[in-house]
Amino acid sequence: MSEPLIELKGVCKTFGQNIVLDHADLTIYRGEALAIIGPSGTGKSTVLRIIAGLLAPDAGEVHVGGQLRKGLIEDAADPINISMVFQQAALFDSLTVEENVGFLLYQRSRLPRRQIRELVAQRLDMVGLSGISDRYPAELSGGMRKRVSFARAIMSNPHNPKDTPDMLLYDEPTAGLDPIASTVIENLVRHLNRQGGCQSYVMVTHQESTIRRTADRILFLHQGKVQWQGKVHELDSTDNPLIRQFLSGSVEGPIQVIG
Ligand SMILES: Nc1ncnc2c1ncn2[C@@H]1O[C@H](COP(=O)(O)OP(=O)(O)OP(=O)(O)O)[C@@H](O)[C@H]1O
Repeated sequence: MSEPLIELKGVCKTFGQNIVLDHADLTIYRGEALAIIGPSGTGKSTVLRIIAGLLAPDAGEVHVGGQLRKGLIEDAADPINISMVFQQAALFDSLTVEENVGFLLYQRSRLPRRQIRELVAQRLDMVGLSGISDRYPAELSGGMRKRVSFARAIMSNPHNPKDTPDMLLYDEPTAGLDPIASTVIENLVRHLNRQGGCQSYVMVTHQESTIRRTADRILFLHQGKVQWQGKVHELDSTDNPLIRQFLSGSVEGPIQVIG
């Protein structure tokens, strides 16, 4: 295995009475395509937010690029660049699609508007949404908004390689998309992983197609800890009862149905 990019050691997180992470340990290696799966409410998004430095654990250590992180991302920059694709599209309603996707380049780069427009058009093309640059988020479907937010997450300044994230965190990027739009995103995730750009990523998803198409390795999170890990093909051969129940969707088994 290559070097660890992210290590969580003994991480705990509680919201009120709700113990979400209970001394959780996990390691993500450079170049790896990892999926974190598990029942709803098990803490997958919480893990992503902790990795991104948006949320601090109550206890335990987070090592990023070999360094112990102190505080949040706003307190000190990490040695590696981590970018997150949120579950909610989180677009600015008053800005056009082009202004949303090119937002950081407009804010931080000195690239001419024409070049930013071209870069935005390329990214929109990659997510299968050509020709919508001048629309506003309210004029798009939920799935289209999600793909626009994806295009924004993969936008980088070609003159500044440091802009390219070392790790992308995907929080359910295909939830609510039709099967074809899901495949577009799944292929794109793989393409970005293989063709340079961002080679390491963590995918949180419930969609089986997305698990199987985008991940090499899987972590199964349940009751505050990683309960199972293995290669994607081992999902079908393991007799771990959590994995068997999760994939079959059975209400009988060790995973309690909530609600
Ligand atoms: N800011 C918060 N305040 C209070 N509770 C929270 C907060 N964030 C998350 N939680 C709770 O923590 C638990 C884990 O949430 P999280 O979103 O990480 O789960 P998840 O595994 O990603 O769920 P899903 O698969 O349904 O998206 C849930 O019970 C949720 O209600």
